[in-house]
Amino acid sequence: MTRLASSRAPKLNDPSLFKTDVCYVNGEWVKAASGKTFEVNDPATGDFIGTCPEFTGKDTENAIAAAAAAFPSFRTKTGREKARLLRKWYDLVVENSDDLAKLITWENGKPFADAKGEVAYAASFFEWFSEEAPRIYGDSIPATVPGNRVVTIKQPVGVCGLITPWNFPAAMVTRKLGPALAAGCTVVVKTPGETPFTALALAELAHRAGIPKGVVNFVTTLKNTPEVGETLATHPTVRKVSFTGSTAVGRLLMKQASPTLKILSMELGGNAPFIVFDDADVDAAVAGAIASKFRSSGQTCVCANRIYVQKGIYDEFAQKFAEKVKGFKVGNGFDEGITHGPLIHDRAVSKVEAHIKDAEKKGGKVVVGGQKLPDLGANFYQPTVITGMTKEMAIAGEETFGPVAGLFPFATEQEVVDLANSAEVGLAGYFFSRDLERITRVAEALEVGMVGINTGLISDTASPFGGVKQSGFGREGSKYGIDEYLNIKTITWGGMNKPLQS
Ligand SMILES: NC(=O)c1ccc[n+]([C@@H]2O[C@H](COP(=O)([O-])OP(=O)(O)OC[C@H]3O[C@@H](n4cnc5c(N)ncnc54)[C@H](O)[C@@H]3O)[C@@H](O)[C@H]2O)c1
Ligand SMILES: O=CCCC(=O)O
Repeated sequence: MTRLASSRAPKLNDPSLFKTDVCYVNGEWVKAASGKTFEVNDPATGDFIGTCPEFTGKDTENAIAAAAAAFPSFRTKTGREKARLLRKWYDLVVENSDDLAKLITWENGKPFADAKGEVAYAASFFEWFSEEAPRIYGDSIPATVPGNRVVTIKQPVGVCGLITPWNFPAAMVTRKLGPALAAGCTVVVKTPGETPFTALALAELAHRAGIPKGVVNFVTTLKNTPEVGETLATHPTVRKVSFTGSTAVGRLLMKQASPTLKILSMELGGNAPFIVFDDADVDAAVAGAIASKFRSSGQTCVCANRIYVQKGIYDEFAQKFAEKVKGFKVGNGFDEGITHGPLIHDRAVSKVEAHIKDAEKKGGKVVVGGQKLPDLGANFYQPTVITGMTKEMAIAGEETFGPVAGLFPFATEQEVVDLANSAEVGLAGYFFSRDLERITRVAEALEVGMVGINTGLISDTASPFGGVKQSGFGREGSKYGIDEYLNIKTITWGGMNKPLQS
């Protein structure tokens, strides 16, 4: 039976960007060999959006074969040629930004203005790496062996498997695709089952941009996710896997990839400390904490998860922070004035509830929120503020990935740095202070890949993005991002010390 999308389905300026029942392999729109599909639903309403092919490992092997067949030719493209292709793709993403943002809000739930922001962010990775593509330089190295001459060149690693999460349906894909293509790699992208349609629209734009067939392939799956993931992580043709998602899945992929010794990039979970010292500008710290904690309803890997406030300003900060949260407008991301949308699914809501219950049981006080919003829909939850947090509570040790702000009091710099560093993960960390010496000490002491000082927003195409500890390894964006897709080859010439011929 054909199911129709709900009456709240957004009207696209270009409806052909909405691809249902098909994936993009070898330059063509194809179905799963089995003909099976899975349903995607709007997290705000629960309404049906559309269906996507339920790819298997075997279907994925076809995509890998297409990428492998395209590689010998694509790797020989000049930097300038690859730059033009990425630039064209960038232009098309910008031209179609309204439609892409509608797809993001529809399948992810974030407010339309945030979705527009995500599209601009996503496009910027194509622009940035179109500029990096012609600038892949090697070195000329003074050899220690007499008569030898040594140079290095950088070459694309080969076929890459790219696995991305639902929280940024466009930007997490382009942050990998931009550098991969700039380097000359060919790819198979496995999009998340929750948000495949934005990525498929990007595939359509790749086609229109003239990206050669087989260079980018997009596969979708929900039920077969472990099988498709394993195929990408174990297939001998795939030379690299770049993964963004949870630490648990990152660990599994790493294990699966070890027999074939694949190159890996792992952008994994966070549990960001956000520290406000007594000497901070409290209003600025409140604004920074709001921006960091509640971006995408708390569903970003760099969201503040543990907000540590020094005792001298704790009450003032808590009161001002709570006031701001009370001003949020939660609702359907397509509605006017909405500041925060739904969570992605019921499992996310359950985790939020469990973290709040745990904090309350251990003495925390919910001062704002703390309830589901069933009138809005099953996945809506009130933005929540809890005071009196302690290190025994679940939020201290695990990212909530939802709109819950726990405020932990602390006394000293040493104490808070120890608390911040007690996490197994280390992606982002933030602090607010006006003491220059403290700023240097604390920035250097935090065990994270990214530090925000007097700001709650650190994401920027130009800045290296990535973590340490169990937040993974590798850097995306920036001048370093392309290195993840390049091998250095050393070329040594011998016998170059003969005298000039007379
Ligand atoms: N460090 C970063 O840059 C970054 C960015 C966004 C999200 N994240 C992290 O991602 C997590 C939230 O995203 P999520 O819930 O989608 O994570 P997830 O690990 O469940 O899913 C991420 C991707 O992996 C796929 N996947 C799931 N199980 C798999 C398996 N067995 N084999 C192969 N692939 C599999 C999913 O379909 C999705 O495409 C959070 O921990 C968040 O911090 C990290
Ligand atoms: O969720 C993680 C990525 C978001 C970002 O790039 O800021």
